[in-house]
Amino acid sequence: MSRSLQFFTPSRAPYFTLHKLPTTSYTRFPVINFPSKKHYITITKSLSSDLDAASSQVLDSGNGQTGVSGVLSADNVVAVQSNAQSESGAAAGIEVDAVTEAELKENGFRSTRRTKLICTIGPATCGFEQLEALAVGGMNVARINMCHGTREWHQMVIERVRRLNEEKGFAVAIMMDTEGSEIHMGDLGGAASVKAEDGEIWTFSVRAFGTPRPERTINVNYDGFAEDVKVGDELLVDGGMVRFEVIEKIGPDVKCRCTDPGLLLPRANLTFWRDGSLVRERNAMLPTISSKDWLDIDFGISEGVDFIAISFVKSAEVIKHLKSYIAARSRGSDIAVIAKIESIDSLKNLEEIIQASDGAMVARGDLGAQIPLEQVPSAQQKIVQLCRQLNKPVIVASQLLESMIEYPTPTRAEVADVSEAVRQRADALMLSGESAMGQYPDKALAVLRSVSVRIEKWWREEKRHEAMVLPDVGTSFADSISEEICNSAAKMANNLEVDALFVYTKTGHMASLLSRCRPDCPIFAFTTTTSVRRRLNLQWGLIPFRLGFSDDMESNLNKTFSLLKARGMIKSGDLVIAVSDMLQSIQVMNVP
Ligand SMILES: Nc1ncnc2c1ncn2[C@@H]1O[C@H](COP(=O)(O)OP(=O)(O)O)[C@@H](O)[C@H]1O
Ligand SMILES: C=C(OP(=O)(O)O)C(=O)O
Ligand SMILES: [K+]
Ligand SMILES: [Mg+2]
Repeated sequence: MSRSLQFFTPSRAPYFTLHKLPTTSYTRFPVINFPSKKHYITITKSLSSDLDAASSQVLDSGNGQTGVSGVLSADNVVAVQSNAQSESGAAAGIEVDAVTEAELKENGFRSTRRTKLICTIGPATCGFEQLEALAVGGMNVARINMCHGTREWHQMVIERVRRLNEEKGFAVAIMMDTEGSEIHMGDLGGAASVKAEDGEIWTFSVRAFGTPRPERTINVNYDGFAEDVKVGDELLVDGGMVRFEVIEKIGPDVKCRCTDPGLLLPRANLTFWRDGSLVRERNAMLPTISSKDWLDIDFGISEGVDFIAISFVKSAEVIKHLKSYIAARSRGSDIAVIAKIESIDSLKNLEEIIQASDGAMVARGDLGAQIPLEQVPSAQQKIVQLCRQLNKPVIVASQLLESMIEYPTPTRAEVADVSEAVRQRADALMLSGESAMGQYPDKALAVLRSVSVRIEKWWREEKRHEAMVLPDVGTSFADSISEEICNSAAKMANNLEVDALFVYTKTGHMASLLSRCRPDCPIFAFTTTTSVRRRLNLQWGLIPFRLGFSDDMESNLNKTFSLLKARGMIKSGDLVIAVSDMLQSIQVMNVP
């Protein structure tokens, strides 16, 4: 029998720790001659029996210290890291991906990235290797946009991300983003784009055109379009990337003259403006969730996606309705609902929408088409702050690195924009076209990563011990206790300069309360299910691990210490503060 086990050798640490049980001593063996970080090695039959002996020894120890396996060959030392994907110890060990592990080992706790990264998956990134490259590059959440692609295509992407998680130990979550029923153009009969030139006359119509599409015609998805617009209105494509002026209405056809030339992209969003403000006629009555969206939502539920982002949310009611629909349809699994703030109505009803949701997205693309561009930055700041106050994760999205769709380096202005979102301490940043169809998806992700780490560090130094003025969010006495514990633990962690906060949480709630405090040290969040682990991957500062644990905190801590020590992720003497939602206490201790 031969088996392949993936293992990882820390490039700076010359040793791999083999945890020898039942004694509590640790033996360090040198790791020899591995040219690169990542290897697959085949365990031969004789080695394999050694492995079995080593791992069964660990598994049988009975004191919860499980999941580490090592192999000693006759003349050399071969170290094998046991993790989610190895056969031995998977059930009883601890699950974390190799990238997080490497970051912790190589850079230490303090310099791990706290801001989470979301990549929209599209033609440029849907291959398995491309998805893996994004995961290795730090993608925490993969977003699929139901505006584009077929259901089969989305299913394929979901299946690949799942496989990546299973085979490589990642916890990449999946976010499905609905199309929504705002006004948009048709799909241009298969063309990737068409150019509209200055002064050209184009026809926008609710008529469906056959193929080939007649020149300079655009199908519009909204039946009331021709009735709602007036001659003299300004028609904006994608919030102003191309502009037209309405010059004539003939039945279902609206003739427009191009005033700002540019590229029309398939299914681009359309808004019309009169006297400097957005026109909201009957289109304001369009349902937030269209009949196609409901089918997509059913698809998302059956696929077990982790997040559903709802486009063009207008009120809290639609979120409540969707949440009860999901609760009824997906027994047990809970899919988090993210409200996209991208319309005037969503700004008006902001607080109640965020309160009803499990998180929010500052969807600056469409938001910038509905309010004047210069109002977007202050709206962003307000949404980010409100989300943190209400303890909801918040995503800053769209055009963060737009120029990187075509160029390998971002503009200075883009870097400043990313920095500002990080400085505002948003939970997550999102790539759209940069990762979906751009030429440099990995480079764009690398820019988000390096800017995040740099600005986080700078901000920690600048704003040490920032006053935490967070309003109470608990609705029950038990919740209030959890909240006080987390606030105090985070404050203690800053004052005592601890290395890490540990939180043992079944639902993830305690972890989110700690994340909300934005402490200086990283938060190791231990949770029992892979779905909660994936969901926590959206939240600021959380390093989610899957770990089986009990109500006995003493044994949980011992188990965690030995597992993490064995993998070189913590060491004796590290200072840790631990909280849990089973035991309402704060423990401060040095790793034994
Ligand atoms: N599933 C997909 N299939 C094809 N193209 C896609 C897909 N997802 C995204 N794209 C491309 O990436 C661009 C940026 O993605 P995104 O910002 O999510 O959409 P939109 O531009 O419609 O708001 C889209 O305009 C589209 O060209
Ligand atoms: C994220 C956004 O939504 P979408 O890409 O679906 O238009 C946006 O409008 O900024
Ligand atoms: K969408
Ligand atoms: Mg949008």
